[in-house]
Amino acid sequence: MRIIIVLSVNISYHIFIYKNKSHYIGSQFHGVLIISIVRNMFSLVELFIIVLISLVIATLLYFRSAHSYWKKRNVNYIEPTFPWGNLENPLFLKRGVIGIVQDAYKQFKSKQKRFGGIYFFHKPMLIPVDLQLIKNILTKDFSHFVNHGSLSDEENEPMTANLFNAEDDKWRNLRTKLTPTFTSAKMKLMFSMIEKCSYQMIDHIRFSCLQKKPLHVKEIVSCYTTDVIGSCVFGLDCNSFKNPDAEFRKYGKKATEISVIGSLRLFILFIMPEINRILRIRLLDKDVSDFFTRAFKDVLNSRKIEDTARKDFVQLLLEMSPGHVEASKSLTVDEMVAQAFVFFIAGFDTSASNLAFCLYELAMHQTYQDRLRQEILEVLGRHDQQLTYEAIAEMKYMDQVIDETLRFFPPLPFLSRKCSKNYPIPNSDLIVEQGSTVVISVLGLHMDEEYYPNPEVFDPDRFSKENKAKRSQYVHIPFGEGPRICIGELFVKFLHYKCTIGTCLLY
Ligand code: HEM
Repeated sequence: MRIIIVLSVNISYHIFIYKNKSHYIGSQFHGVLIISIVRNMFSLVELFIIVLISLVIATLLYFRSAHSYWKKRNVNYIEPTFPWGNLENPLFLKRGVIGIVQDAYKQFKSKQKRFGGIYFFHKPMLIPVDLQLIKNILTKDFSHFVNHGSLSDEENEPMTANLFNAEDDKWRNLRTKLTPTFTSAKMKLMFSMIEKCSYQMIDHIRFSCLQKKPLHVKEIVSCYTTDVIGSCVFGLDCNSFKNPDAEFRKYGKKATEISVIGSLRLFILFIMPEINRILRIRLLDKDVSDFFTRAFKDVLNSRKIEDTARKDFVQLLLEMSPGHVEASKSLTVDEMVAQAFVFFIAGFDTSASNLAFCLYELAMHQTYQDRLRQEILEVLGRHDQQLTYEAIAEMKYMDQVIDETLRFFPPLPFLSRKCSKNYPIPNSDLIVEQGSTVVISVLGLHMDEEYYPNPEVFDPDRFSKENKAKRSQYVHIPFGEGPRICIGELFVKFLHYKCTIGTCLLY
């Protein structure tokens, strides 16, 4: 941005010089510029046109230079256009960012490149294709790629000071503090809460069936997921089926919907992150962050007064408040609210849409559905017909169905990493520069014929023990990989999904 302004002022300066037929030297520039304006008595319209033309020329020159980044470094790239780069004009959008990143992955792979370059507007993005390189970025050389490259401003919006956005040491500290919250022992304690939500869902499905009402599966699993996360994270009994207009459901929807204004905010932040210091653009609507802050603080306060047997995330976070644990391991109330909010946001839409896809695929493939039901019945036969934590642990085919759904419909179809210190790519001349962004196409890997023959076919057998052993774990990364892997993976995959699919198929 600074360059654009300087360039446009410079161009204006040269236009003035040209009009005056004068020759001024740089040190006199500002004074001369003002004197020239006054002397020549430009009309405001003339001045406006000059500045506008200068700005357009400066912007064009800037983009031209920015769009030569990959060419200069001799990296294979996809030809960008002004001003979108390799994105598409949002008015005629045919493919979203996800498709663009996946197509780039495919294109570089078909040319047998280890990596390639694209542009989001003026910003260069590196797309790694080579599996070893992807592994290095996510795990081995993680110290170069610790951060997601957040657009948030914590001072302006404390709610965004969460684990996903946190960077460097702040992230390390937070991750160390929060990891014990997601152990299998802690997950086991949440089982009954999820089970209760799933029975509420079944009651709703039964009731609708009796009334011969059509069922909107996505809406049902969204209500159910709101209840699960509301219960496990915020300690609330939402029952969105009985109260579809409840505030929690309303604000949950609002927080995950991308409005036109929201897209515009993201666009401005992405193009000019520096501008946020002046404009203080919010990532979240104020009413949404106010609601979640109030909801969490209310529960926190009531928990401080009455003892509870619930071992939900609120309770686990509360046990990390100053006084309960040593200072280095404790969280402030604002930090707790921010984490609870990210658990909600990260878990809500991702799992709701993915669960809906899973049920859809089971409905479309009767044989897989029958096989899964058979497994559930056999396992329950060994567990007194009870869908217990231990019972779901034995459901291996269920794992295969879930893994294939996550391959087919990864809720986060690409991962991004911001390079925090120069990284020379082994066996190449390219140095990934500090501050630049790497985008890993999860969908590209999941749909890569080399790893998954006939990738467009839904087939849980790809995840049988034998088939899994033939592939690298880095070709199935719906939850990311390495130290920054999704902290909620166990919660979602083991508890939430298995419980839901189990109940849906049983009753
Ligand atoms: C199907 C459901 C979910 C999927 C597919 C998913 C996927 C992901 C992915 C791909 C990442 C980024 C990983 C990376 O950069 O390498 C991530 C991060 C994260 N996820 Fe999930 N997630 C899901 C559900 C959840 C749930 C239920 C929670 C919380 C209870 C959660 C909490 C987080 C957090 C806090 C992060 C940031 C971790 C960090 O930066 O250290 N996610 N998730």
